[in-house]
Amino acid sequence: MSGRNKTVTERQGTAAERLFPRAAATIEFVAALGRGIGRLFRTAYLFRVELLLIGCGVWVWLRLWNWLGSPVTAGKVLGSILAVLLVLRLLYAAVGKAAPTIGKRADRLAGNPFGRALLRIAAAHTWLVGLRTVLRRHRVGRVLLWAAGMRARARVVRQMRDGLTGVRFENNAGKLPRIRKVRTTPVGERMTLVCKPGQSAELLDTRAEELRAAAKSRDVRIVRDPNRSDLVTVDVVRRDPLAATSAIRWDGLDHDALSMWDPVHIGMDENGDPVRLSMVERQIFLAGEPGSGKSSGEQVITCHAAKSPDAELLFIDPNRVQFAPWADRATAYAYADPDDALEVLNMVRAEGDRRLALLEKLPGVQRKLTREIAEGEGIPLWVLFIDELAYHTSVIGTTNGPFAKAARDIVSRFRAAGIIPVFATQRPTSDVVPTSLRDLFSMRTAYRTTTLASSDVILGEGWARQGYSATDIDLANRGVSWLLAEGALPRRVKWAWIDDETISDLSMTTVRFKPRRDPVPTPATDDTEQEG
Ligand SMILES: Nc1ncnc2c1ncn2[C@@H]1O[C@H](COP(=O)(O)OP(=O)(O)OP(=O)(O)O)[C@@H](O)[C@H]1O
Repeated sequence: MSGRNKTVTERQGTAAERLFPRAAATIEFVAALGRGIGRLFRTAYLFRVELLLIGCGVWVWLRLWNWLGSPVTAGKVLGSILAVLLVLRLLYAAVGKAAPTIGKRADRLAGNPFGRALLRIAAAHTWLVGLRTVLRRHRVGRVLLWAAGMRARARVVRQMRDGLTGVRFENNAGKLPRIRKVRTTPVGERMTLVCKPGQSAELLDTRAEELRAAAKSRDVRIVRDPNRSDLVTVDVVRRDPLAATSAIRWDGLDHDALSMWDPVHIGMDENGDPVRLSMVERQIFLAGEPGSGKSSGEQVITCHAAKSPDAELLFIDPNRVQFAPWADRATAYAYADPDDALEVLNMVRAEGDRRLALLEKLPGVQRKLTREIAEGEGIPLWVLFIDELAYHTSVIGTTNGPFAKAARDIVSRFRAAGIIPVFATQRPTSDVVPTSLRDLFSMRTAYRTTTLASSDVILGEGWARQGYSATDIDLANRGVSWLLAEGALPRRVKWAWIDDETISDLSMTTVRFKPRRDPVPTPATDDTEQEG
């Protein structure tokens, strides 16, 4: 009964409403009108880009009407122009998807006129993709790209709002995170969200899959700002710009000689920019499934080192085939024999100790080998390549064996002594590669892996969940990897490709760059291995 009475009391309204019913009704009407107009404006604001485009269309139609004298003819002309633009847009998208397949069948397609036309269209598409990279480098170009991305940005804002509403992400006050900034990126769009009290990047991360579906995208990557925990970067990934790229040319080929003290050109990132890594005082770990491109990546670093008169190369190559051409350029070379491999590591340790002792004796405080000291004292940088690290740490050795211990010692102690470790393996789990060794690498690169866990094992815990997973690397697109080096976020990189002929050629022509010093005994010098 009391509930019923209460309802009746509510319907009677406030005292003011009872006293001035007409005024109250007018106020209510104005408030409802205001709310309606507000909602209309908010919706119109969300669709502002589309409304602007419709406005432009109407303006063009009016101009055409004026010019042609008939509204119907003007409509037909405008409709035809829009239809052509739409067909071109669809063609662009379709060719983008088919480009890798067309590229692979180029030889067969070149044989007939239809195939040749297809190849020409694919070439035009590649040119247009390249044009975006060129435009990005100039201010006017950036403005054009910004204008071209307006509709996509407006759409992603709506999608994200719908997605957040759909998963009931409002806090207790009914507020969604504020979308502070949206910009177009080579892979899609990047938004910055400001969390309201009760919300966090971690909470948002649990909804990543729903948001990915709401944005109709390949993926979303959610990362908390390291300085302000309420700021969240959401990368909406719609395309893979590296998918359609053909082999990347290594620009070290343009130089007669290089220096290991200078950054190594390793390939191209998603923005189409060259990626250069400084290897001095660093260590790099390459891992991924068989055939994903690790050895080819190592070859890029090898070629740079080989063309550097200030670098010596040392190899441990259980496969016997990957680095065999470099045997003459190398200071030391070991194949699968565990004693030979250990001897190379011990040689590196002895050299590292010698250098540290030398640094200690130099005047002043010398914390590391610098370019000046190296040039003054005639000390070359040593680049130590170990391919298939797991062979020595799990197949014929153990993760606690002398090889693993020596490798760990080199990575941890000789950074300042000008020793650069470049290690590669297929699957760096703790039973194969000791975690104490893996965690020491300042640069890691994850080629394609089959599981999220393997991807995390290479890059570090949690990256795969945030969308940086090596499982989403296309199987057919070899040489692509996630690189965690400078910067807070991993970068998707396609490594440069150096063909076997060039490698064979460089392995002979660069022998002249081998630093002249007292010959160091090479462990693997028996006749059988020299022949291999
Ligand atoms: N950067 C690249 N660009 C184009 N193709 C590449 C690239 N890297 C690798 N490939 C292709 O992938 C093939 C396998 O590469 P690679 O031998 O380097 O793989 P891997 O990961 O070292 O394999 P494994 O673990 O079996 O040694 C190469 O022969 C080449 O055809």
